[in-house]
Amino acid sequence: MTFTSQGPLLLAGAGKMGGAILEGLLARGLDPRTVIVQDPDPAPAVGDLLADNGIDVLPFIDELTQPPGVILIAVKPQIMEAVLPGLAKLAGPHTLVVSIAAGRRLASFEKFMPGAAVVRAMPNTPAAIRRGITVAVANKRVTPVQRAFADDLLSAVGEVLWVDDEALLDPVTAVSGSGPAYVFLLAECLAEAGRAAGLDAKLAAQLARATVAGSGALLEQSDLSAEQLRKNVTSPGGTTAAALEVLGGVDGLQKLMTAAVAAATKRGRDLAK
Ligand SMILES: NC(=O)C1=CN([C@@H]2O[C@H](COP(=O)(O)OP(=O)(O)OC[C@H]3O[C@@H](n4cnc5c(N)ncnc54)[C@H](O)[C@@H]3O)[C@@H](O)[C@H]2O)C=CC1
Ligand SMILES: O=C(O)[C@@H]1CCC=N1
Repeated sequence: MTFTSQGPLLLAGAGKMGGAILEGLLARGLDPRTVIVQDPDPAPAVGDLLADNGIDVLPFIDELTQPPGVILIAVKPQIMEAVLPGLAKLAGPHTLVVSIAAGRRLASFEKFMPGAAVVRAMPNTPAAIRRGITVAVANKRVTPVQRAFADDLLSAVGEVLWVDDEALLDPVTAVSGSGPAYVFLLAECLAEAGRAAGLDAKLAAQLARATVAGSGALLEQSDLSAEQLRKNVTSPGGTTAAALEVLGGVDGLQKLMTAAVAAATKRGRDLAK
């Protein structure tokens, strides 16, 4: 990937996600001299990454000698209106805008940057170990070359899928964007349940962590469906069946998860307003 030939990469928002993507890009060989970062208060871990790579961070950038090849927008959706006018001034006619903000529509970027090529993407936090999954959608201004470029950029932190219908990004956000939190909550609850059942807290946490991680790895590496893997654990009349009955089986957890994903989808739609 050669950001230099198209102008530098301007990262707006060096927090958890912006930092993870930048780290993935640097690990893949991006020249740090082609990176510019705007953030008034970068996450401490990202600050270290930037310092180690000699990348300056500015709280606000009002001028650049060369328009960025890409502006990667990784600020919270709630402050987007405050940030976009400044970024719009820095963009050139060939600048590609890539936003990872939840709920922020392509149209809201087009409003501040009329005529700009914009990609809206939804990654997730396993990006921090380059095991994320991102779903992206492009506006009509994005050329095939720019789309391939965005794909290359986002794939620095994991798999990238593209959709044509932007409306899908809200349920995508609810499933894979927010999804790691549901899995971590499961690990937390499992650990606490183990403690309540008599294990010491450290052992319970270790067992829950290894079980969630090992099950995830098995799910990834196996050819079997999640349903079949679940059935393989569940001996008729055994311990797992007793637990699943309390969870309400597929019906109980399914109802709860469907409601949770619907709430996250709705929140994504509300953030667009
Ligand atoms: N955390 C997650 O799981 C995911 C987050 N996202 C999206 O990524 C975006 C960033 O989220 P996080 O990294 O979690 O948040 P974060 O709070 O870790 O990072 C946001 C960063 O923006 C910086 N910032 C504030 N004002 C700024 C300004 N005027 N100019 C430049 N930077 C500014 C903050 O100092 C902070 O470092 C959000 O839009 C979120 O919807 C997308 C997928 C997953
Ligand atoms: O909770 C949020 O709004 C962000 C978007 C997806 C994950 N975190």
